[in-house]
Amino acid sequence: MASSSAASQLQSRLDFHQLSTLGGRKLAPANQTSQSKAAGRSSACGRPPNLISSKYRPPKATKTSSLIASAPAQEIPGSYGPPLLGVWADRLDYFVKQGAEEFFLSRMRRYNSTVIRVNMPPGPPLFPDSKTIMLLDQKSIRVLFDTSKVEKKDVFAGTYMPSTSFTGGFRVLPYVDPSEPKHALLKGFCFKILQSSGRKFIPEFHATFTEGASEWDAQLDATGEADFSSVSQSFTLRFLCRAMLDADPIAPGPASLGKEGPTLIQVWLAPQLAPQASLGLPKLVEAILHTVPLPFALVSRQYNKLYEFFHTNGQHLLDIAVQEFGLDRTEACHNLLFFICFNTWGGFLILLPTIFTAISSAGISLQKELAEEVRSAVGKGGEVTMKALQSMKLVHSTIYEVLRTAPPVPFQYGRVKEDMIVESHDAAYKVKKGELLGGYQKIAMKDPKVFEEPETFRPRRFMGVEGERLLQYLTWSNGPQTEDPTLGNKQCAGKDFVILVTQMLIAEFYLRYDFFELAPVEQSGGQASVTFKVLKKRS
Ligand code: HEM
Repeated sequence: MASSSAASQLQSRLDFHQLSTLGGRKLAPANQTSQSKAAGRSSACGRPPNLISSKYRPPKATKTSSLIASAPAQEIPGSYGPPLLGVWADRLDYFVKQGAEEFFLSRMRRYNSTVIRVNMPPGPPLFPDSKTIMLLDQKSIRVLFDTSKVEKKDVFAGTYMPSTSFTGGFRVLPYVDPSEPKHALLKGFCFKILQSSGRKFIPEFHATFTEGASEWDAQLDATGEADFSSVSQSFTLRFLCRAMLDADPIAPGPASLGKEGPTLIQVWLAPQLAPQASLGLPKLVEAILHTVPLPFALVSRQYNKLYEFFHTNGQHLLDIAVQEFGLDRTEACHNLLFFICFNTWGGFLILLPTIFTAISSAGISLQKELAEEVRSAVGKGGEVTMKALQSMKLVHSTIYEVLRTAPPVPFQYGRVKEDMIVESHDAAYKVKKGELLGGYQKIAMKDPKVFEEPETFRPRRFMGVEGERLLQYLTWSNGPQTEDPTLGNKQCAGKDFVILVTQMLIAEFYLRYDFFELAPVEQSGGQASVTFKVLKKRS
């Protein structure tokens, strides 16, 4: 059992901050906290925010923090409704009648508040917890990042926790609260995996991307279309395994996954996420499906195959887990699999098509500018280097804007540790020990009191001094972009790695191609399937 001082020793031994050279930018700490800054002014630029573009119009006058603090704390508006019926009505609205975004926006308008009570899916009868206080602005959502105020135990997937049979009988890191000694050990192990494979990221990404791009070219020659999604899913997995495990999942050999890897992972992910995520099924089926936990037995073959691959090829990392972190070897292997397959590959499964869709929708001029920036950054050498990546300001800003407008993991949850007050921009609310708080990043990161024209995709939003200042409100990683994941918080361990990989993808892409056009997006299983209609090789 590690003490908190052991945890801080671990932190300094790991020197995770070396990883900040991977692509994250450090900013000087702000004099004020981000909360008080957001509260004390009317917009990001000191001008009244442009509310016309916002789907939610906040109350006209924004109170200052001191006014909010001196006013009596209010009850939170909204209702859970009568037992079972209230849950069912909210579930119908969420999955069938309104969809997630309008579900929240309509209630924000009805109650004139960005903090509201709702039933979140899945809910009873088989999932006991549905009562949630949703935080839908940039000020209130920040309480979720403060682990002195909220407990993050077993809330990674949502208001429910999937059976531990999906993870070998262990509660893997994302379900563990920092107050549990295991958290620092497992997160330290995760940091170590990233750190020890850091030098392989650029060359392995180049190699696997190049193989994937050759496949796009061949598909385009043969059929006139190229499948972005399945090719990128395959080269992302190969990149991760080659960089972190020194093993190619498709190479023949013991425990090889062949070409099945992406399918095995998706089949294993689906029942864990099904209770809360839309699966792209007929809407009424969806509303009913989200009442029943799906058993691990449905996907045990797929998981066992993945486990065999990680167990066979991850021995050098498992040695580190045992020797440096005192972890149980089997538990470490289930965590290793989870980091690479769920956290990383699963995150990119959503993020990479979203980036290409956003760039394509922004028009050809953005593509030209990105290509110019990439090519001038790599210079005559023509190779992607860390230095070149760091100088690509428009690439950075475009990625940040995608993460703001379409965060791949839109929900975060936490349970209130002690009775306290949660402040929005306009009011203070009482919350009680044990209540469940939820954040919906898709709305909180479009807060019109922080972001101008919040609904508009502006690739240059995060450039320049003002853009850098806004990074404190970019919270897709369960924390501000200006802060770092640590052994003591619950911020995404791969925050900087995510930015690095997406930068490498855009850079490699525009070194090989001039521009692309996408075919109309198809939804499959709730997941966008993206296809290139045009892929113009670099002239
Ligand atoms: C697009 C990619 C990714 C997205 C959108 C993403 C997002 C997130 C978010 C929102 C959380 C917090 C969840 C919560 O506590 O409610 C989280 C946690 C976590 N992420 Fe990521 N992540 C991504 C990639 C990665 C990568 C590359 C790794 C590296 C191994 C990683 C490892 C983790 C871990 C270990 C946690 C739990 C942290 C802790 O328990 O302290 N993630 N991620």
